[in-house]
Amino acid sequence: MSESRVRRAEIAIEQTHVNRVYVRLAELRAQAEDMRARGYELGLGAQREAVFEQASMLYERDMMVFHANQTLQTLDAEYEGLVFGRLDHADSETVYVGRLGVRDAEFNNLVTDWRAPAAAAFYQATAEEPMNVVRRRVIRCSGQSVLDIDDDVLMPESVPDSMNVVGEGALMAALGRSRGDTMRDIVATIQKEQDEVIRAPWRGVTEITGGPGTGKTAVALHRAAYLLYRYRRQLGGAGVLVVGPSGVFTNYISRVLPSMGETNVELRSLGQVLDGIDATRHDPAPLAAIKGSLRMRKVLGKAMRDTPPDAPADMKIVYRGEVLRLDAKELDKVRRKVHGNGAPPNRSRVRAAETLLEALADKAESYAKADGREIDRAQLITDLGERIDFHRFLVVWWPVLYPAQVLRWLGDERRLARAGRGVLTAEEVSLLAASLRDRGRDRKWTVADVALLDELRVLLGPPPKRRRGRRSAAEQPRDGNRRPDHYDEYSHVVVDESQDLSPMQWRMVGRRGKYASWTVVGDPVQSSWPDPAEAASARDQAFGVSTARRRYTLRTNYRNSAEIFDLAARVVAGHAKSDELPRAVRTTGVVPQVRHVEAGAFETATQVAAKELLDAVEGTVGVICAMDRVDEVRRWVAGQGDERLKVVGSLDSKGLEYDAVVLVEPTELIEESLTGRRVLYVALTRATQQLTVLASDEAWLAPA
Ligand SMILES: Nc1ncnc2c1ncn2[C@@H]1O[C@H](COP(=O)(O)OP(=O)(O)OP(=O)(O)O)[C@@H](O)[C@H]1O
Repeated sequence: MSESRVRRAEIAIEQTHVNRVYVRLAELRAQAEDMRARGYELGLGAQREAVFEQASMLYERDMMVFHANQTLQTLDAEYEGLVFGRLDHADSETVYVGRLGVRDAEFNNLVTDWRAPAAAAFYQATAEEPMNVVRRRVIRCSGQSVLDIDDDVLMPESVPDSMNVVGEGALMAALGRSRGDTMRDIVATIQKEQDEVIRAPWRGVTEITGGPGTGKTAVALHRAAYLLYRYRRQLGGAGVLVVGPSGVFTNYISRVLPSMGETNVELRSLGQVLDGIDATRHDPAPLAAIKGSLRMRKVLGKAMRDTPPDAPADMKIVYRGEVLRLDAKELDKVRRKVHGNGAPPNRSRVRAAETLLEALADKAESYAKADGREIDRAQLITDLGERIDFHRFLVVWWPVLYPAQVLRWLGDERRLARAGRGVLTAEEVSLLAASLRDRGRDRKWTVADVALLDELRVLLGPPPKRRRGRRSAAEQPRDGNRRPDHYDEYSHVVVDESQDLSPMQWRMVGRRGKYASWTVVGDPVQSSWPDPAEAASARDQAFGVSTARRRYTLRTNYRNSAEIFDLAARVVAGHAKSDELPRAVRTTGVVPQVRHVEAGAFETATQVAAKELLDAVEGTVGVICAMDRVDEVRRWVAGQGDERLKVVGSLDSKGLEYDAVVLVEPTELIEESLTGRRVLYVALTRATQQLTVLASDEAWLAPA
């Protein structure tokens, strides 16, 4: 039989099995619907029962509806090819591997979930250690149709005559495929070194390092899906948090976990970690370095203890015909005394009132003593404590403080200089104050500000809760997935592009995972943070109770063609050890183009290069430029009218990938960041197939 006929025959065999799986899936769906309907009926029936039975019937109803909904959610996930693998063992047993486990009515496995131990051989078996697998088959489907198959033979001596072997290189085929707007899962082609990381024990801290394109992000997300599957009881309830560098990035990876049936994972960018804020703007590098440094803890702590800008300068209150007066100095002393106990100001409001009353009583006593009188101190404190004018003074003198308000105060250079005395230089004070000044409603917070706001949230303490208008717990709508604001009990936290987190950002993320185990992904060579030692110690603090550490390094670059990666590696040659650079496995024969462009000619050159690449590739084309240029470059290419074309600033390009990339003026990328060459390296490693660099000079190529 010819190769293509064998292939067609084998595809037909797999199609028959896939059809069986989908028929069974429809049955399971109908059963889950039925269970949910019966659960609701039970709920209605409960109304007619005595209170005691009611409670237990309602509990049963909740459990039935909950389980039915979970099953339906899993069954309804948008699986891109539910069945993707098959193992033929030497003892003739066949195991199908898929995104979901499915059994027939007799409890025989039709598909084994890829995360189950029985599926591990699909990823771990090699020719040296075949784990009893004769043939490993990757099945590529679109919806319910089998498109193609690809086999690996691991025990050639055991292949029976009846067994056909088809094709070669499922991995290479997957890597060569064009890219869309969002990342795809890699369940069908996870490699052995990656599988080891995905299945690593869940406790403690698992660090994944590796160069660009080594699958760190893909592995971390598959690990989250694996952990939720294997340890659902321990991890599922408290939840998993995934933190990525930018909103563009979280959007890019947003489909991966749902495509594996996991919807209960919270994805947040660094600008979104604090509830209620969605920051996307980046500060210029020197400013980001100040805002991210641990020194800001001291500055913020001092700033919140300073007198609020609108607080009255002195206090006068009339008691029994006598004016009691506290001047600015005396009020200041009272304020310092209240802060002296170290409690957050929003939790010290009662203490502030008490201390102020004591100061007024002291004052009254001193007047009385001068006149040779005696006063009833306890009575004075009770009387004044009930007076409306005392409370009016108190709310402006010791107001409830909000993080945004306190951070905005620091736009006042003199106030910031006070808070930063001995910590910030004069130059840093004026840079920081200018950035925080006039940060009103229209001017948005930057990504680095978010960690400062979160720090202040904790330093200030929670504002008192409003009582009016609150609904009782019973009236609250039930929403199982909604977590309370500032939730800090995630059981597992994944941090991607961790090399760029500032110490203040580590503190912010660490707060969310006080009891968590961690998966931390990063590549030191791509780091844009200027003080790695400070960040490393903040990072260790963030891990809190998690002590066990394991570290994995991925060494194969699956993204870039070898031709593209060779060019990228040249720009960090002097900055990275050779074993820190991965090995690109795919060659395309297409070398990157480096074009010389005169200063005034970038607009046309960008348009031409973008058009060429859109014609050359099927998938996405990214135009990467300096952050400051993004709006301008967007205008340049607006006329192309092709949705596959995206313009992105250098810092936002982290973690993303495109079929082809136009890189505009590399020198500008180097100049805008404190660790310039590393940012350029990130940008140069975003393309899978083609790369065009437009440059007015050649200095960027020569390592400094
Ligand atoms: N085993 C695999 N099978 C198929 N594709 C893979 C595999 N491993 C990685 N890839 C693909 O390689 C590309 C790079 O992966 P990923 O983005 O996870 O790398 P990364 O190490 O996080 O890169 P960077 O640090 O540069 O952002 C992605 O398109 C991913 O799907």
